[in-house]
Amino acid sequence: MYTVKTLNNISKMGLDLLPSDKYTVSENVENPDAIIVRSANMLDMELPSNLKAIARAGAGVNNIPIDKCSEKGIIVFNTPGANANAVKELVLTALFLSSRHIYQGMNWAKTLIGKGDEVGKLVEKGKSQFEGPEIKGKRIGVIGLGAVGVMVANDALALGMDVIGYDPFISISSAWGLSCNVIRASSLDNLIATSDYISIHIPLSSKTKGMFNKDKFNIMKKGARLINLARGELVETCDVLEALDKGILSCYVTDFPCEELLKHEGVINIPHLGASTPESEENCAIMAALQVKDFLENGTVRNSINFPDCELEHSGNLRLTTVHSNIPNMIGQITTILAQNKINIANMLTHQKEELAYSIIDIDAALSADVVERIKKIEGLRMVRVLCNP
Ligand SMILES: NC(=O)c1ccc[n+]([C@@H]2O[C@H](COP(=O)([O-])OP(=O)(O)OC[C@H]3O[C@@H](n4cnc5c(N)ncnc54)[C@H](O)[C@@H]3O)[C@@H](O)[C@H]2O)c1
Ligand SMILES: O=C(O)[C@H](O)COP(=O)(O)O
Repeated sequence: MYTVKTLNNISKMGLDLLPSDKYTVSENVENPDAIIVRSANMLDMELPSNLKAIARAGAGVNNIPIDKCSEKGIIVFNTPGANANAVKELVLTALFLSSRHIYQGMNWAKTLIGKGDEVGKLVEKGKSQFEGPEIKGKRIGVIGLGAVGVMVANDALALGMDVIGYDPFISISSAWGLSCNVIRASSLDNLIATSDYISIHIPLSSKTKGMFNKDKFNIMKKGARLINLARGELVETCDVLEALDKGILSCYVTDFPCEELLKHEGVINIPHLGASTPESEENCAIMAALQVKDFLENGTVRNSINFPDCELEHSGNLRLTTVHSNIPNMIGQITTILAQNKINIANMLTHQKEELAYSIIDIDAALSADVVERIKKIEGLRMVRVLCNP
């Protein structure tokens, strides 16, 4: 029996994929084998002693202590692309909101309640204050061309915009999906200096925190509009407010409000709704649950942040999975212990990612607790599991 703790509301469509004869799934599980989480902050959480896997039902993993997990041999998954369409649709909404003063105009229209027959006349008289430009023919700079950025760039082209993109780490699959009409920015500053609209789609990390600061605002086109549905901390709050006050920026749309941003007229604050559609909540939960299930039951790794992808067809009757430091002689020591105990290896696979390696070893014999204990004691070994092959 496996236990899975949920730290946020996770769509039932996903959790139902963990059958009740094999899984206890609840927000109240004490020492779970796995955690499924959305945006709950786990950074200061004490990691349960039984924990083997954390699945982020979503994209951003800045709420998860990745390094601490890697040290303990705990896998961290996310669900790449599962909520990208929802975010893209909100970015397109943000583009129009930032341009056409729709939301300010709607608020103003409400002030006409009580004016009776005069409303129509007052609307025609007052509407000119909410005039705003069309996006067609304007340039949008898309920073980060991953699952969301590629969709935003392609759809902005379809809306008649001139699109420039920046992503020094673009993946092959994103490059395949990106329209060849997207201009490749020679640098981030070149994108920022030439765009009328800028949309940010990069992860928050120690390298990207505060990336949008005074220096960047100072090179922007006067009156540019900035859309940030990625993470609040990518943009320095005091600098964005100053850029709005100086008229460098004419609008800032964010999915991550804070007290200071809420008070400023030039900011459109959305309450973190990027992924809040039934479709993406289901997609993310399904992907997270299936990844956790396949890892707990078969040792398969797909879409992990800290582990290498690893998948092996079953052979033999038992499966040993090991997480260990990516240093010489780890596999040698493990297989030596197996050989000393006359255990034959039916098949095996080992893959590495940065400082960590993961191995799946299928064996033909029984494994005594003593052998497992000896393997666990190898220096650099972070996690050992024994699974029954189907
Ligand atoms: N508001 C929401 O509800 C919501 C929903 C989904 C994602 N997000 C945020 O958006 C981010 C992007 O989501 P995604 O699904 O497209 O992720 P992704 O991993 O598919 O894409 C991220 C892209 O950013 C690029 N990148 C990384 N560092 C960069 C840098 N310094 N400069 C330029 N490009 C850089 C990567 O190469 C990658 O292509 C997530 O990390 C998350 O923080 C927010
Ligand atoms: O990174 C993400 O996937 C988004 O920020 C969505 O967060 P949520 O799952 O809490 O809505």
